[in-house]
Amino acid sequence: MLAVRRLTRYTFLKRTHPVISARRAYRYFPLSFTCSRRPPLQIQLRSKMTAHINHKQHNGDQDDHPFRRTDSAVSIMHLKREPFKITVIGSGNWGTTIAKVIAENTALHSHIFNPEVRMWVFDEKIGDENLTDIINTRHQNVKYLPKIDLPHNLVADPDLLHSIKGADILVFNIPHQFLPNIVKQLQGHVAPHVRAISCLKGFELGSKGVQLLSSYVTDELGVQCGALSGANLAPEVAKEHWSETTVAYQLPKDYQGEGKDVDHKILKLLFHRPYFHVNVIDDVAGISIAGALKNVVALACGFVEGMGWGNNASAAIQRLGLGEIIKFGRMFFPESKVETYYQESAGVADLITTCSGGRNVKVATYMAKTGKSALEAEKELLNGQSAQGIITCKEVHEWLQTCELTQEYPLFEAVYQIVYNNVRMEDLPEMIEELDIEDE
Ligand SMILES: NC(=O)c1ccc[n+]([C@@H]2O[C@H](COP(=O)([O-])OP(=O)(O)OC[C@H]3O[C@@H](n4cnc5c(N)ncnc54)[C@H](O)[C@@H]3O)[C@@H](O)[C@H]2O)c1
Ligand SMILES: O=P(O)(O)OC[C@H](O)CO
Repeated sequence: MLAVRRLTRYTFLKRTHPVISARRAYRYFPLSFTCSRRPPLQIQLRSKMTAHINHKQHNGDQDDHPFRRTDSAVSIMHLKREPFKITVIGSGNWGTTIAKVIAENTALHSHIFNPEVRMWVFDEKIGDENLTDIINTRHQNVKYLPKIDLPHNLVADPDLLHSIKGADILVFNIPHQFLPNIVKQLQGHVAPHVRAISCLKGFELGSKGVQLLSSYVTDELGVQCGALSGANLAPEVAKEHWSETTVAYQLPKDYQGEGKDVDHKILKLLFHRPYFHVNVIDDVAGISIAGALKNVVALACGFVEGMGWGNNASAAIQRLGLGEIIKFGRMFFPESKVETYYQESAGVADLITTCSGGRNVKVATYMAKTGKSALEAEKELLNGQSAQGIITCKEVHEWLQTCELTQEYPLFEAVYQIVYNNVRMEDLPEMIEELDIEDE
């Protein structure tokens, strides 16, 4: 039955979008859109399109996206509780961008979400003004996301505990080295019904070994935590250039039911925008591992770029890197799914975008060109932002060393040795060479 419905949707969309694939046709509409008690799908779609065109003509709307998945989903969503209140913890380059995305959606879906979104700011002075005050009066984060207008329903708050008061969904979005300190301050202040999403990329290495950041949040705060990760360079998303992302979330044991609790539909409504297409899946481990480790691969691509070795060499690094990412996932997080790495935005697409234009690649290129250390390069280039690969390659090395497995991951190990032990970048090809010859 399901297959028939999908086919119908596909057939219809084929007429309006001749080049659409079956998978994309299915993803254009949430499954719940095709309830059997509703009018036939084609009539629903036609009337929706007519309404949309009328709305555009009436409002002079410049936006020319004919299909809005979130609008379709929201029209059938009845909440059986108070609207969800959201707090974003973090206000850096990605933190502010995601807060903007969320605030746009909470304003649009005010029967599902409380329109006001709080954004915790690690406050600092910009001249003689507080960054928080600048965000709340000029509605721009002039330091971490300059020249981007922020919605007025996004409220910056320098007080961490005040910012989370009454929140139902916490969206963590800070450089991951700061997470333990934040979580420590939150302990005892987060109710068990609260749900969380981690947008961080990295691992936590502690007494439990290598841990996903979502699992760390769950363990330390006692709340269910999913993840958001994808091919998402923040400046492009902030300018509303089209991209995709992946959200992963598993329903907790105390899930309260549809319309009462956070689930895939709610998360889609929260994050999906016409310029930011969201696919929601279960594989939290897969998207988190891919997101963390691609930053290490990006450093290697930066070395290649800085050394002037060209695109072939960069592609070789990405090929090897993808292999090590998948191997790491299968070895230490067997619950992760291999297909996530190549089917989801959080997988190979994020690897490609980060290795093309991310901050990690910029820092490593600068290291190669100037001979400066990773931390010097980060400080000089990023104006307070973080290249997460620098810390992640150390976490990965320490974990692999504990497991006596460093030789199984030659690329990750080479990056660590170059960044922390002054090993020459020129030696990279030799360090990652796959030798088939056995010694006599
Ligand atoms: N920027 C991107 O394009 C992007 C895209 C996807 C994912 N991510 C991931 O999102 C996470 C957050 O990245 P970002 O770009 O928002 O951060 P960022 O690199 O812009 O870091 C700056 C932020 O860190 C804060 N900060 C500095 N010192 C702090 C401290 N001691 N405690 C708490 N906060 C402190 C600053 O106030 C600022 O808000 C990272 O894990 C990153 O990998 C980033
Ligand atoms: O700029 P980077 O290297 O931190 O990468 C940013 C994002 O993770 C890309 O999805």
